[in-house]
Amino acid sequence: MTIAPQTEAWLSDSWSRSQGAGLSETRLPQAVRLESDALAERHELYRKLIALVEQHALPLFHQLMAHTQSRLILSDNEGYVLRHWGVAQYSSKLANVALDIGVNWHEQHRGTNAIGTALTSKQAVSVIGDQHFIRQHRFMSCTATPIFSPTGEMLGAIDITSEQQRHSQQTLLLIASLAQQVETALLCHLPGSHYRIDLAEQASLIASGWQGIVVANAEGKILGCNPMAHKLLQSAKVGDDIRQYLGQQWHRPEQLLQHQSLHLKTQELVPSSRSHLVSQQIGVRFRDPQLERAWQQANKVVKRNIPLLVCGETGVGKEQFIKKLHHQSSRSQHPLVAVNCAALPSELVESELFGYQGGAFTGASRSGYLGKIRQADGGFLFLDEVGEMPLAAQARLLRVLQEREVVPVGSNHTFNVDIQVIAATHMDLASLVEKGLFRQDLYYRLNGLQVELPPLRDRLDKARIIDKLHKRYRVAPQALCAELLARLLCYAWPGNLRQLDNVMQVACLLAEGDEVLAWHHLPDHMQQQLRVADHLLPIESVLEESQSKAGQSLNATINANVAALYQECQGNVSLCAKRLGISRNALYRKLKVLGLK
Ligand SMILES: Nc1ncnc2c1ncn2[C@@H]1O[C@H](COP(=O)(O)OP(=O)(O)OP(=O)(O)O)[C@@H](O)[C@H]1O
Repeated sequence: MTIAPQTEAWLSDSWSRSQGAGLSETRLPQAVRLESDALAERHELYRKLIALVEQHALPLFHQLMAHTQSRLILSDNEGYVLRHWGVAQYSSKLANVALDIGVNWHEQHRGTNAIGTALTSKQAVSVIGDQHFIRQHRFMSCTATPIFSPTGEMLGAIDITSEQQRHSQQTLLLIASLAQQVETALLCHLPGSHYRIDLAEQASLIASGWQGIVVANAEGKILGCNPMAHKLLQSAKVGDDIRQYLGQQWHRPEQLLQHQSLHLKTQELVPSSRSHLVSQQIGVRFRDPQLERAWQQANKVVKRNIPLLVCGETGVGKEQFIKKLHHQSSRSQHPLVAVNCAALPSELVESELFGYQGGAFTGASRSGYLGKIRQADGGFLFLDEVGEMPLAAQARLLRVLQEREVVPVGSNHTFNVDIQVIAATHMDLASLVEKGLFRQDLYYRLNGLQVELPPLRDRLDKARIIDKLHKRYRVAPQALCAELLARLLCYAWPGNLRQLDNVMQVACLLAEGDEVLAWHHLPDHMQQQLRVADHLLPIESVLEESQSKAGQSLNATINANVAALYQECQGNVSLCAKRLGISRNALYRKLKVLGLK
C-alpha cells in the first residue's frame, strides 16, 4: 500500500481515493478530455461564471502573481478545466501533464490534486509538490477552493498552480479571497437585486473583504446573504424585510451607519449588476434545440469529410455557422474559401474554381491564378448561394467534386486536392431539382448531410440572442426594459438575425448613456417595422395562448419570460403587467394557464 507523504487525514484519504479509482503513482493517466463541441457547450453554460472570474478575480491575481510562474485555473463542478490565465510559458509545461482546457481534473481521473481534492472535500486545499498522487504532477504546487452560488450549490473550483518552489502559504489566503470576490459578485447578480449592504461588528472591517454582505431588492426584502452576514444576522432569511435587522435608516446610501452592535454601509447596485437585466430574467444559457442538433450533426460529418448542405432563410446565420464549424474543426489551420455562386458567371466558373496558367486566355494575368479550390486545399470550400448557380456551371462543379483533382485552365498538370465541401442556400434545392433548375446528381453530391437552421421567430433562445446583441452593442452598463424585450420576442423577424442585429445596434447607439434600453429608443421606422400587422404577434393574443404563426416555440419563450418577470416582481401583478405593457386581466389569465395563480 502506498503511503501519503504526510500523515494529515485529508491527504491520506485523498490518496486512498486515488488508489481506489485504479490510478497508479508511476503512470500518467490518460486524459479525460471533452470534444470541442461539448467544450463549447460548457463554455456557454459557464459564461457568466467565467466572466465574473475575469472581472473580479483575475485583476488581483495579476497584481500579486504576475511575476511568478503561476496560472489561475477555473474548473466546473465536475472538474473540467474551463479556462486558465497567467504566464503563457508555464502553460505549455502544464499542458504536458494535461492541465489544459477541456481536461477533467477530478481526483478520480488525476489522483490527489488541488482542483479534484477541493471539489471532493468541498473546501480549500493546497497540494504541494510530493503531495500529488501521480509522480509526474509533483513538479507543481496547487491551491484551490470551491466556488459556491448564493444558494449553496457548488459551481466549480478556482485554483492557482505554480512551480513547486514558488508556492507560498499565502496562496491559500489569496485563493480564498479570489473565490470570495466571485461569490460576492454572484450574490449581487441575484434577480431583483437593488441594494448591497456591507456589515461588520467593527467599522474598520466594513471594507476588509471579510465583512458580511446582504443583497436586497428595491423594497428592502432580503434576496441573499454571504456566510458572514448569516453569522451576523443569525436568523435572517430570504424574503425577510431588512428593516427587521438593521432598523429604518438602513438605506441611507454611502454613509457609515450603526444599528445596535453592527456597522453598516448601503450602496445602490449599478444596473450592470442588477437582475432586471434580461440575462438574469430568462434562461440565457439555453440554446435552441433545433440549432443545437444541427450543430452536433454538422460537426460529426465534417470530421468524416462528408459534404454538408446548410439550409435556412436569408439572415439566419448560415455563413456564421459555417465559419464557426471551420474554426472548431481539425482543418482550422487551413483556409475557409468562400465562393459566391450567385455572382459567378458560368463562363468564369472554370477559371475561378480551377485556376489558370499564366497567359492561358486573353485577359488572363501573366502570373496565372491558383483558383478557389486549390486555395482551399486542406481546408473548407464554402459554396454560398449554391441554388443560384447557373446550370452550365453546375456540370463543371460536379466534375471537380467527383474527381477531387484540378487541372488549371491552359495547363496539362493535374493537382490533387483535399477539401471539405460545404454548400449553403436559402432555396429549396429538392424543388429546384423537380423543376429541372438544379442538377439532381450535384444535389446528391452536395447533400451528404443536410441541416436546416431555424428562422429566428421559431428559436427558443431568442431571449439569449437579444441579450447577447444588447451586451455587444451597448456602450456602458445598461438594462433592457421588459416591455421592449416582450415586443422583440413577439415580432416575427422576416430578416432573421441580420435584422435583429441591425435593430439592436441602432437602438443601443440611440440609447447611449441611458440606464435602460427601451421601446422609445427605436427610431420611428423601426417602431413601424416592428408594428407591421403581418409581422407582429400581438402581445395580448400571444399571452392568451392564441395560435400564433410561430406556434408553440414562441409561446414557450413568452411563458419563460412572463414567469421570470412575475417572479422578479415578487408576485406584484400590477407591476408585472405594467412592465409587460399588458392589462392586469390578460396577465391574470396567463398566470392561471402557467399555474402561477
Ligand atoms: N449567432 C448569431 N448571433 C447573433 N447575430 C448573428 C448570428 N449569426 C449571424 N448573425 C447576424 O446575422 C447576419 C447574417 O448572418 P449570415 O450572413 O451568417 O446569414 P446567412 O444565413 O448566411 O444569410 P444569407 O442567406 O442572406 O447569406 C450577420 O451579419 C450577423 O450580423
